[in-house]
Amino acid sequence: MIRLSAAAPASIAAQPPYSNILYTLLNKKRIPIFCVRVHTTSLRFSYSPIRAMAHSHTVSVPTNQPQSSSSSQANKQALISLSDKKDLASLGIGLQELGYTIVSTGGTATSLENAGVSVTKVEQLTCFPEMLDGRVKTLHPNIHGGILARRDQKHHMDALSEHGIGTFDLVVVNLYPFYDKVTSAGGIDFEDGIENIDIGGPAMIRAAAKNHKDVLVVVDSEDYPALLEFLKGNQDDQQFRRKLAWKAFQHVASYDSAVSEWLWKQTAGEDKFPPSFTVPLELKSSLRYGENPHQKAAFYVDKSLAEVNAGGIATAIQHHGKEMSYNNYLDADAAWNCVSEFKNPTCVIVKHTNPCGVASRDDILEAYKLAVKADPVSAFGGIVAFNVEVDEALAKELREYRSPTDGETRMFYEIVVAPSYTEEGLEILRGKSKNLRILETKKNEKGKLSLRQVGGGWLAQDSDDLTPEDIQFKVVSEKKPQESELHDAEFAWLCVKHVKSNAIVIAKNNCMLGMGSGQPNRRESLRIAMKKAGDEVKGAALASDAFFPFAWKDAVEEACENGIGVIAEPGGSIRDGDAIDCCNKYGVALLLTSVRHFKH
Ligand SMILES: NC(=O)c1ncn([C@@H]2O[C@H](COP(=O)(O)O)[C@@H](O)[C@H]2O)c1NC=O
Repeated sequence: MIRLSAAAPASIAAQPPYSNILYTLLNKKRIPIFCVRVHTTSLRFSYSPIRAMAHSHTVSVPTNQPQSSSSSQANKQALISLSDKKDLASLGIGLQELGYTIVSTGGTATSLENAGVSVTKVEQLTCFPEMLDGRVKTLHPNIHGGILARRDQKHHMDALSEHGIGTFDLVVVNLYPFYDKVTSAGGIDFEDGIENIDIGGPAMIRAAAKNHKDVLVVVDSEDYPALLEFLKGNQDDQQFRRKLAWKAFQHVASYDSAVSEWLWKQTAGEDKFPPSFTVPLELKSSLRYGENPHQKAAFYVDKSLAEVNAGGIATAIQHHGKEMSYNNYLDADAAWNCVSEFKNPTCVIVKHTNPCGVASRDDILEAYKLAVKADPVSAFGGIVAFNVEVDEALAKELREYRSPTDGETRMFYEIVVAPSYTEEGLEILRGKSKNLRILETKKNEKGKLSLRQVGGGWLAQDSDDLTPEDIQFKVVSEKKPQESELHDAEFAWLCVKHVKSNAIVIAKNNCMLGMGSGQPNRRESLRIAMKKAGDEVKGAALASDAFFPFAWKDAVEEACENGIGVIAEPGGSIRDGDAIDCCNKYGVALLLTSVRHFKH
């Protein structure tokens, strides 16, 4: 037995310098001491890591030990275990200056020591080495008792004293980088994925968050400065503690949702619809308001594994302009979704989520002008999307182009979105208006799950990824379409997919001439589309997102009478025969796609 002195409070004796002195002292004597523990008024140490308790010895320690700091934080104990060691040194130094004793796991302890911070290793408290390749490090009553004990419950504190367990006042943990590992380029094999699931970390975070009244919990290095400020102050603030606890539980919930999403993919193959799942969302920005000024709003980015590198508006870079609004996000999303589907250089102009102008040309300047021309009134104040880089010439056109309606007014847009910009192009657009939002983003990935909210639930479906290349345009009329007519029908088909139902698009020569959207009957949509197309309807292609329930004296006959050249529709109506007969009567080609593109 090594006699040090009389009794000391357990919480002090467990901490450096005593635990460290013993640890070093005994190791220097080459005694295979593994653990030093406090037992009420004494220190215990043991020979064997496996049967630590069975071989423990008792050492008394002095009563009148010097306090580790004159500050108000003296005798406070922090537990730090971090995979991401960002800003660890400054945190450790800050806590040490405040008089905190720091207890740490292997790698974290080494980093702290390298930064000149003295550390008690977790093994010194648990009497066990980190084991099972790190699967068990902190999962021990000496750690969790110290986190979970209620300071206001005498029997809790007595239990700690009884078992020589010191309390923790602060727990700082971040988790194994599971998310980064499983989404890393080249992926990760199943075994590695499993090993990257953190167990001890979430246990400590949850324990500290539960006991946040007495234990501060920090999971984000961004919070270190606020934490140190809080600790320097003399006032306790339960709100601060609760906020950290909320963040901690949210952190663990997001982490677990990634693990669960990954595991589902490993086990369920192509089945996209698990019996239950959690979508982790991260606040991207608070919005000034929602759809209307009286509605508060915010925008969240989907942090699901499936969304990593999946492109889209949520991850767009905003180079310039006023902050995005709720409606801006919806419109930009619609424009980007539409333009991304075209293979040739294309411009899409969207208003209130519907494309009002679409044109494809080898020369993107020409495509842009044609897209405006399709409906200049609607295009004004719209969202312009390109599927090619915006260079100087295109930017100048966007800046200067005057509305075809009066030839004078310069076109005004809310947003330009494109996959890239040249430096010159960006500069010119920045000069167009301080408000113009300039977005850059990546093409949407196909095969994603689409989620949509209804009262009390969410609808989930595959995204509508079918394009004309995936579809057979079956000729059912006597008139066979010419190649150009077939091409026009395919172009109209791709446009109509992005128009709200009931949707009709009239197009020719890679240009949308008119569209009717969102009408409760197809005939009304047809009339609106034909009115916009004007005389150009003659010989053009018409696409309908769903079948025509009636043909005679209805939409099909009206289109034929107005000189449409070819009609593409899904078919499937009990009156398909009427549509065929009607087209035959007027000498119009009718193509059935067997695919519907409702968009509600
Ligand atoms: N198993 C355990 O008892 C355990 N305790 C803490 N960890 C994790 O170990 C990491 C830190 O390890 P190190 O300090 O050795 O670099 C932290 O991300 C922490 O969440 C653990 N590891 C995994 O579960």
